[in-house]
Amino acid sequence: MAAHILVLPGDYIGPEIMTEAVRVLEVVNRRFNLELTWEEGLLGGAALDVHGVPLPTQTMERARAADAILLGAVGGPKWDAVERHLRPERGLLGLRSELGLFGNLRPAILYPQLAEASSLKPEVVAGLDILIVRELTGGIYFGEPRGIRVLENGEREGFNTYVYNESEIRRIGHLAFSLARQRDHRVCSVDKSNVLEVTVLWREVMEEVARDYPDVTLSHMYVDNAAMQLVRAPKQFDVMVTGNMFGDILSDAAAMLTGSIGMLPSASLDRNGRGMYEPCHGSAPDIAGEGKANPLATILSVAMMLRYTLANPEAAAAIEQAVSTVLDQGLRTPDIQRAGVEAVSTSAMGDAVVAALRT
Ligand SMILES: NC(=O)c1ccc[n+]([C@@H]2O[C@H](COP(=O)([O-])OP(=O)(O)OC[C@H]3O[C@@H](n4cnc5c(N)ncnc54)[C@H](O)[C@@H]3O)[C@@H](O)[C@H]2O)c1
Ligand SMILES: CC(C)[C@H](C(=O)O)[C@@H](O)C(=O)O
Ligand SMILES: [Mg+2]
Repeated sequence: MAAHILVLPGDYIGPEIMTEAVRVLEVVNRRFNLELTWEEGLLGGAALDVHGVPLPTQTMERARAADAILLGAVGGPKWDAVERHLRPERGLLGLRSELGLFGNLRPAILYPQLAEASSLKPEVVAGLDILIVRELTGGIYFGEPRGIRVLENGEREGFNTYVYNESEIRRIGHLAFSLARQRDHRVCSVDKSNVLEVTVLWREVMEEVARDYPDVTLSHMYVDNAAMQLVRAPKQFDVMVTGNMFGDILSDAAAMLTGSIGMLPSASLDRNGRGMYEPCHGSAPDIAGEGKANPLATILSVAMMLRYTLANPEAAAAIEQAVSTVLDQGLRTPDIQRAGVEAVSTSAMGDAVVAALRT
């Protein structure tokens, strides 16, 4: 299927990891005759520097016209002092919201070769395969009112609103349950319904949705316990479904189970399966420009794009297999480095994945 992709490298390590992901895209495009085309655009700090806004109109228009979007990462200290509404992260949030990308899939899969790189004991994580389904366009990230106001006594007060309506909960619930059907048929809904009304409703609606999926088992867990269980016995989970902020936090925790946040890809889908694909990690300013960034999360995001939006599971599997091959070969960027073995650079890792795809 011919398709057009908007590539948004973003900031700091964003362009470094995206260079490798695009090389992988070039190879699969040829090998599988995919007829994919792509163009680059500006988002985040990179856009702010050129256009004065983190999400320029041109980027938004191209994003709407594209079949899929591939994103690196945005933000970093260079723009820490800019006004809140101009922060690079606002560009990313605007894109997710404007495109209705409510369904964020964050699969935490342990490649067996990386069992030693995980911060948990190998036996705790061996065979790990969790899918975190995070609601991405609602909750406390987008709730109104929000801001920082000055009280009568002159003290400042910051406030956000944690709000979900039934239809928002229902649509993320249906996505999670339908994905569970393709896996182990288990959904764990994560909330804080012992304290927050919004998640009392969340739990009720999840129960309603569950009635449409009698073959899928629903359980509930409070978010504090879920964070603990993720590092105690993560293999108990199949699909975890949760709201925007809890999902943000839990997915970074889950990332470390897989060896490194540099391994975790993501898909952000709208109701028609169109999507944006990006690593779960950020722009890693602390290692930018040093060739230390792990490009595999972004490369695996290309695989997710091929599977979920471009309907080419064969090409997706080829990329995942190539990643497995390079790990078998012992290649490791510094974040997943093994004691006594020299780490490889971002581009050397990209080279190896490209070579594995060609054979
Ligand atoms: N989707 C996104 O664009 C996104 C996601 C998260 C954070 N951010 C932004 O990124 C900036 C930095 O945030 P942060 O430092 O809290 O989180 P981060 O994910 O950028 O970095 C956290 C730690 O993980 C390491 N790391 C991240 N990605 C890596 C990779 N591919 N390979 C090796 N190591 C990697 C970093 O070096 C750092 O030590 C902030 O501006 C933040 O808002 C953007
Ligand atoms: C950069 C930020 C807005 C973003 C989020 O909080 O969603 C990031 O942390 C992520 O996980 O994609
Ligand atoms: Mg995050």
